[in-house]
Amino acid sequence: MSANEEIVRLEHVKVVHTARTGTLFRRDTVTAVNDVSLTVRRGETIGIVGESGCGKSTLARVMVGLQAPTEGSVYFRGTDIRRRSAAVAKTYGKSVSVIFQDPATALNPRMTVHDVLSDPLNVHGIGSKSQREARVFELLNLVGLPASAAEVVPGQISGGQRQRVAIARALALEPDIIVADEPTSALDVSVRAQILNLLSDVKTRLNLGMVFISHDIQTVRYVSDRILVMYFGRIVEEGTATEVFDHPTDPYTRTLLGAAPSLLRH
Ligand SMILES: Nc1ncnc2c1ncn2[C@@H]1O[C@H](COP(=O)(O)OP(=O)(O)OP(=O)(O)O)[C@@H](O)[C@H]1O
Repeated sequence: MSANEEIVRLEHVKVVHTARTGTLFRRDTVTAVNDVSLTVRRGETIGIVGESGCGKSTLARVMVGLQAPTEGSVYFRGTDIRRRSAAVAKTYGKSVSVIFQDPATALNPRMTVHDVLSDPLNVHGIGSKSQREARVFELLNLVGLPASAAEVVPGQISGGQRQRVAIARALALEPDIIVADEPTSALDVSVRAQILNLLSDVKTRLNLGMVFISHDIQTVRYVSDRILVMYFGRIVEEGTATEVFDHPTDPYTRTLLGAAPSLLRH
């Protein structure tokens, strides 16, 4: 499997939502994503940055197959996912994993960490029972949690530890890429850098592709090889961290840079 193998490609994706403010009689629409094209490859971290409401989460949902585009196409390993077979759909689900902002709501509060991690293995029928057991502890080790963490429920551990569990779950099926939507925003300032370092570390060790989404351009710079700046649903700037930071071409990028909060601030 080559380092820069294409996993997911979006071409001219547009997503129009029916606005939450609309009534039965007035159906307002919001264009959350507008003509976005991008390619996610193994071994590369793409950072997507933009202010709240610019369409980042909608774009993330398209990439992981939770949201169908209104227009445009999504390709998984070169196959248009609208034409995928059941087998391709299953592989897509395994290959593209997601981490959400708030581990408190992303994890079932009644399941032990052990069950959270073994659930995807059971659902996908991976390995024998003893292999699945071993995999649970391998995953805990991968994200820096002790084996004893398997016995607790999410409410018994800290926010940072819960996000480690969410990362372990995202890694359970050996994905090719991880889409991380604001993975540090709900965490205490003191643990944000640890979680960023963990994500960078697993990405390098496992040669994953990563899509890192944040409203904080400094956080995005910290982890990304390539940065895409999103504004009102469109990608207005794209380049390496150096290009975007040293030679921003779009006025909005300059505004973001001017207002850039630090990594460790709210
Ligand atoms: N399911 C939905 N129904 C209606 N409108 C939606 C829906 N999801 C998102 N929107 C709207 O689409 C726009 C983009 O939202 P989205 O959540 O994708 O942006 P975002 O950049 O991730 O913002 P945030 O960080 O606040 O979640 C917003 O105007 C939002 O209100």
